[in-house]
Amino acid sequence: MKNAFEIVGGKKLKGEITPQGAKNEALQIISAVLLTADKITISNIPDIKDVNKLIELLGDMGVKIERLAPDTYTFEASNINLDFFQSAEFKAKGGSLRGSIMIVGPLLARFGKASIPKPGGDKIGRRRLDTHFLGFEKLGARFDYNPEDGFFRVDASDLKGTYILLDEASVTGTANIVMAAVLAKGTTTIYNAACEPYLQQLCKMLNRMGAKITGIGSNLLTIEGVTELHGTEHRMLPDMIEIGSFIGLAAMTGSEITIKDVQYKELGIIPDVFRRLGIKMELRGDDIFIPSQDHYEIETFIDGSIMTIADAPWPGFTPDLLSIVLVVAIQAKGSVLIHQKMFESRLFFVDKLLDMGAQIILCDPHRATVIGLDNQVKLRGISMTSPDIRAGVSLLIAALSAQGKSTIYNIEQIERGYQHIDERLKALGADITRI
Ligand SMILES: CC(=O)N[C@H]1[C@@H](OP(=O)(O)OP(=O)(O)OC[C@H]2O[C@@H](n3ccc(=O)[nH]c3=O)[C@H](O)[C@@H]2O)O[C@H](CO)[C@@H](O)[C@@H]1O
Ligand SMILES: C=C(OP(=O)(O)O)C(=O)O
Repeated sequence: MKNAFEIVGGKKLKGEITPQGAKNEALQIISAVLLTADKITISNIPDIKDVNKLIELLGDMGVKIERLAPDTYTFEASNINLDFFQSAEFKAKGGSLRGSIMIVGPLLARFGKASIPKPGGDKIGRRRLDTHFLGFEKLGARFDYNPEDGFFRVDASDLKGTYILLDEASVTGTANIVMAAVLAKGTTTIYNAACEPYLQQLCKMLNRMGAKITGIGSNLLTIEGVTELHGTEHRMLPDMIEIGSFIGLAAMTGSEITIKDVQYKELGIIPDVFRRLGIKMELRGDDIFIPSQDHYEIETFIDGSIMTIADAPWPGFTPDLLSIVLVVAIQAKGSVLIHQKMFESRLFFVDKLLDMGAQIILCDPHRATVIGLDNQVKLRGISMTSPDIRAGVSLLIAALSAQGKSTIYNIEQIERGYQHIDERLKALGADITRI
């Protein structure tokens, strides 16, 4: 199996690129089809490993699935095979992606029970699921974790609306609890809710299905339970993490790139963070145009001190773009402190960037200082392995900017979240081969 990219770097790229539908939204939205026996049509679904695995999992449990177009599917969860959840197949497939955790809320709400093997996902530090299960318990579910078989189980004869103060603003946790609460008796209030565009999209879709959710986009959601939901249609937003990755790619390779149809108003603080690195961009209609820039200078804070870029729950800066910001800073003028507050092991990939010639000090597992090279010295190509999805794309961007040949192994990580990335980058002029 071809599981590596060979990249000859140092070329300027040029052209237009259209972002795929949002991965993290897709994982929520596709899980939500389990809430109704009616047909749901979803479009702009990205053709990526994680999403395809979730779709396959739904098919295995009896959801009728039809692919109407490459990015459009219908789902009909009218006949779910509850025995499937006891199978060895479910244990293997259910645990292979993190997004599968979000089938628990809908299954609990509709069938009164659900189980899920400890989920997979990136090796980026501890990733607890307490928020999900504390929320289900508040709604009246019993929770059990069996370390021997590695299964989390919840069951409830009745879910009852209540006040829930989440212990942290967990993205998938909020989605899961919202999906359980829409069919609970009475009113649920979720405070300290996450409010990423993924969740806003989920709540809007649920309302179109007949749910009664208010407070969408805030950290206080009120959900009046209903007895039944019905079918609807939904279109995924463009993937904001892909958009940020392409902004970084353009800057780091000095390329002129237009990112098409970005739904700019949904990008929150993302464009501003890249602007603070000195990257120029123009909004043309709903496209982002990034001119070719050989130099970009990181701003300082108003008092002249070195800028920090840190992650935070929405509307703060998403942790999923910090690795990309870090890489782009390597060829900027100036210095920046990257502070990854949420995940403990997401910055270790800087070792590879050091091998390529970057000036970075890893201060501790959460913080790295990047001293920009201002394109005075180019990175050099090396062989490396991608540890997680975002580090993988960051290394790919570094390799495209570097002199010489790089090989990136374990590209499966990248392909969890970036659709046909080699083909799309080739269309911009990148020299990238799958080996
Ligand atoms: C499938 C999916 O949608 N995955 C995304 C989702 O993962 P996921 O929903 O799994 O991540 P969570 O939001 O639960 O938490 C992510 C990490 O941040 C920490 N945390 C979270 C909230 C908070 O207020 N303080 C805090 O420290 C958690 O302890 C955890 O270590 O959200 C993450 C945070 O945006 C993203 O990186 C993932 O890409
Ligand atoms: C960490 C990520 O994904 P997951 O939560 O699926 O591991 C990500 O999308 O950056």
